[in-house]
Amino acid sequence: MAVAAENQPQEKITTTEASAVEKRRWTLNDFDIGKPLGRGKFGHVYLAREKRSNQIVALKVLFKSQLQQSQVEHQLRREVEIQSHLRHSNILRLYGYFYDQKRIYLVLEYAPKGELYKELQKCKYFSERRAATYIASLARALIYCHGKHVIHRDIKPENLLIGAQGELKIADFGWSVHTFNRRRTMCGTLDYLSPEMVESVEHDASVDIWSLGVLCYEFLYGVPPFEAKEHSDTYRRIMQVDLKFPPRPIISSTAKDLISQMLVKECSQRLPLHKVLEHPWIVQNSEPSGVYKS
Ligand SMILES: Nc1ncnc2c1ncn2[C@@H]1O[C@H](COP(=O)(O)OP(=O)(O)OP(=O)(O)O)[C@@H](O)[C@H]1O
Repeated sequence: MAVAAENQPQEKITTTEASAVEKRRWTLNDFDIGKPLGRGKFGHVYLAREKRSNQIVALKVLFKSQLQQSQVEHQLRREVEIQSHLRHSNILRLYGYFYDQKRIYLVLEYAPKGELYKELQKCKYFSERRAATYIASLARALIYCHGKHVIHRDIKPENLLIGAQGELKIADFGWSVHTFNRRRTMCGTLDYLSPEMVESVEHDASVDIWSLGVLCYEFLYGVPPFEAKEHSDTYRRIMQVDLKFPPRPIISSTAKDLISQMLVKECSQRLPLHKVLEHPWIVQNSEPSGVYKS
């Protein structure tokens, strides 16, 4: 796709599914544009309807000039390639993309219930039932990703949307990688970085287990576990795995046990995701339907 300039070579997407998406060759005329859903760093997101199918989608409009300025064309290309190949009920679908001279348009699944972090802000923290349901859904989605050699690397509340039934959707694959190798890059947001990513040493899919542990803590306590005023303190707390459980809200010891088993410095010792699903806290608290209904 021509993310940078029109004359740049196009990267080939190889699978049959992707070529089916490409064959559609949408243009803006194929969509009725509705209300704005929000804005991000590089553009706006609108509710839209694909005219032929009548399907409601979210259309993300990105300005090439801004992407170029911030040198994130590569990141976007990777995000599009990875996300368009994933099919899981807890992963936001990317149906395809098109572009004109100035903009790139991403055709995304619409998540009617909006952003998870807003829900978390509203509630301050989630009940154990709600948190366990979300963590189980995310564990399943990550097992699926890892099975396809995709590491997300940036799991956090801001990257999660809520679907029509209340199901979680991983929405942002900007930092994800498709890999058979261990990686060395520094990426992700500070609070959710694992010790090996803070140190920029090699890392693998178990970075997502660490982030799931951070997320579980934040769902239950309303703040991430290694939060500090200064970045340097957050780094230090991550490196030391300085994990403390405040007395309030009162959280079950099984929940704390699961968090402690995910937030382990040695990445090979973190609880594997299929074991997360078998953990007593998940088994006892998560909704079997995988959907939390308030
Ligand atoms: N598929 C979607 N369904 C419903 N709302 C969406 C969807 N995608 C984005 N939004 C809304 O639009 C807002 C902007 O989304 P966008 O992905 O551009 O930016 P962001 O991820 O919030 O920020 P950044 O640009 O830093 O990545 C989101 O915060 C969300 O409220």
